[in-house]
Amino acid sequence: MSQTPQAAQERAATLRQQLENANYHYYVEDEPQLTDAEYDQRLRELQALEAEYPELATPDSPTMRVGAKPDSGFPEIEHVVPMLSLDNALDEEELLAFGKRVAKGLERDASALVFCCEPKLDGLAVSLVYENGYLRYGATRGDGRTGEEITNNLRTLRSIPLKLRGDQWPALLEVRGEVYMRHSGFEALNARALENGDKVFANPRNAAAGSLRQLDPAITNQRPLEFCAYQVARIESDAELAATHSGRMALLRDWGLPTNPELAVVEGIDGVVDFCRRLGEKRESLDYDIDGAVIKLDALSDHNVLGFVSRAPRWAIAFKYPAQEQVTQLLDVEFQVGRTGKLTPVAKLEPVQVAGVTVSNATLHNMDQIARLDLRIGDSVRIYRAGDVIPKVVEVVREQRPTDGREIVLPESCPVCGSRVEKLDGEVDARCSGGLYCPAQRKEALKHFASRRALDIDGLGEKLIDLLVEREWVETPADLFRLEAARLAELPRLAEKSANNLVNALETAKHTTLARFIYAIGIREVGETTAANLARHFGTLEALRHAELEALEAVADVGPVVAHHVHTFFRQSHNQQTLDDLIAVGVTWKEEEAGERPQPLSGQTWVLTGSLESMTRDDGKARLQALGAKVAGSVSKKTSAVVAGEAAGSKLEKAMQLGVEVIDEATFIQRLAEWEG
Ligand SMILES: NC(=O)c1ccc[n+]([C@@H]2O[C@H](COP(=O)([O-])OP(=O)(O)OC[C@H]3O[C@@H](n4cnc5c(N)ncnc54)[C@H](O)[C@@H]3O)[C@@H](O)[C@H]2O)c1
Ligand SMILES: [Zn+2]
Repeated sequence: MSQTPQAAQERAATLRQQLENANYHYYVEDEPQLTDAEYDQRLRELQALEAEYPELATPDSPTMRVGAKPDSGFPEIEHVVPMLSLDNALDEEELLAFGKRVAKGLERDASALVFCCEPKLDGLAVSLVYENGYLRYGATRGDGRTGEEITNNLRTLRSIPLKLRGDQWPALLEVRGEVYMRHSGFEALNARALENGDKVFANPRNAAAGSLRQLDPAITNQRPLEFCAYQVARIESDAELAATHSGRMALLRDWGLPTNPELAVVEGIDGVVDFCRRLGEKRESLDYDIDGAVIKLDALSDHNVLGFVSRAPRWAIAFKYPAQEQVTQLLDVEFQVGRTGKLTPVAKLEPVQVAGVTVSNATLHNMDQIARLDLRIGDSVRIYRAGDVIPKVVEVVREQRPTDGREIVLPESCPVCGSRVEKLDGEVDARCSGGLYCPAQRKEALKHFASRRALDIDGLGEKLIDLLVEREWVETPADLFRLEAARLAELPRLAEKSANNLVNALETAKHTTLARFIYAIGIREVGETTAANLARHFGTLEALRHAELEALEAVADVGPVVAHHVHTFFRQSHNQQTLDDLIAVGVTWKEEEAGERPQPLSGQTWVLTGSLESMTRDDGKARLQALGAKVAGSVSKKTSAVVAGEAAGSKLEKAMQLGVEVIDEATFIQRLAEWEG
């Protein structure tokens, strides 16, 4: 180092201030402002400066301390044994240096040392204290000496036993471990947040930290948090206890405290290097984030010999893997149109390596998320990518904002079909209004068109529709009626007989009712009931096609939103064209509607939550509406029943709290079948 003491002093002061700041945002706000790599680099630079100029080292330097003093509204608690950090090794060379260091300290041969290796979970550290087998309290690390007492929140984690298993407990046990969130839980939590128009979490660590440090334990209870033990900090027992770290981990497991299944005991530093390589290869396939491997000398007697430096033990080290967050530039935003017409903004990025994979796209979820991030094209953005998680834009690096950043605007027309894009107030998603006309929505639209409650085309299943669209034999629903049996018979798995049957079924389906036809053309939010009401009200398609907004709003059950959707649909010339084509190929109906169907659910309000396997949520909604039920978006005391699909979240909990009837998908299907006759 060639700096003068003066320059070194100034640099050290700058680094300290940056690190203090970063600590505050990372530990207190759960909103990091630097990447971990940037943070680590600054910390190392400061360490190097302080090593070169020892007079610069101050007792309050970030190199001497861990974390940040909490300021969160939780009671403070002093740690009897401080919760330290870990030194880290950024490559194999540094691992070997660690091996040499401990061998020297212990005056032993490096190849004879035994190490216990485990993944370094990327969550947040907590300490649990058990007295006579019962959980007495739990706390965060805080600044290592003082943490936050968060016992009530920790009690909500199913993986933390409130009472230890068995009966051979120690009189006192203090165990350290990591609270973390699995990728699956993280994605489900974000999906729920998106559905409710809430903030999405940047990465599982932030989600875990933000969830655990909630002042209301009821919120923590709804978050998919898990605990994994990694260290015994204090133990008092009459029984003979294991003399190795791995032995103590086994004891913890016996007492019902989860430890990591990847934990392994290896011999020599070569064994360590091997473990780190293998775990690194496995990292992508794990369902949780790890930022490294933690290597500890296995014999506890060695820990006592080596002891601690100011902020970390000498008998352990963290081997770091490539960061899962990187900064890159946002080149553009494109909008993808999903099968249901939903527009999803996708960030086009300057390609960047993130944890071993090149990333050039990341999801931005929706326009609200773009607004929350305050994102502009040209910005430097921090992105997160891990295993099976879709890469995400975490935040904008404000200091690097260019002066000519471009605003991101929702396109007015669908990038696929050119139809108008609609985003209604209060809705999070923007959608293409093209429906039947939009190629992105073609398959779904055709499936809906052919479905039992629409034109009921017998023998035209989902697979066949996929095939017809992929071969470009069918673009619009009118094309269906132009299919010839001879040509259909060319399709794999479609025998001549079935081809003939399908053509006959299409012929039969041409004769329908106006209500079915209106339902079939797939106007947004026009379910069976609304379609039937529209048909009854207007009597003819001509009248409906030209109806003004006020006239539409006069129809039973049609509010301003649905009226708007119907109006928009019929104002687009390509939709008019589709209707004309259908009529031209011979689709007809009796103008006079037959009597009403029975409506066993009239007066009831239902809520659908979670995802259904056998139908889309819209279908479920349409079928309920056809039976006379109202379908609401949120649960209240007035709710008659809630259908809970896979990964149902807050609505399900609300229903249970209010004592509203909850049925699963199987029961739902069974009841629908009964009611529909
Ligand atoms: N981005 C930022 O602004 C910012 C700010 C502060 C800290 N950080 C990050 O945090 C790190 C420093 O934080 P730190 O002091 O918590 O150190 P650390 O995260 O490098 O190591 C200590 C922590 O490792 C965890 N851990 C996971 N598995 C473990 C195991 N098997 N055994 C022991 N510990 C295990 C514990 O939570 C423990 O507190 C930095 O490397 C940096 O990446 C980032
Ligand atoms: Zn479209």
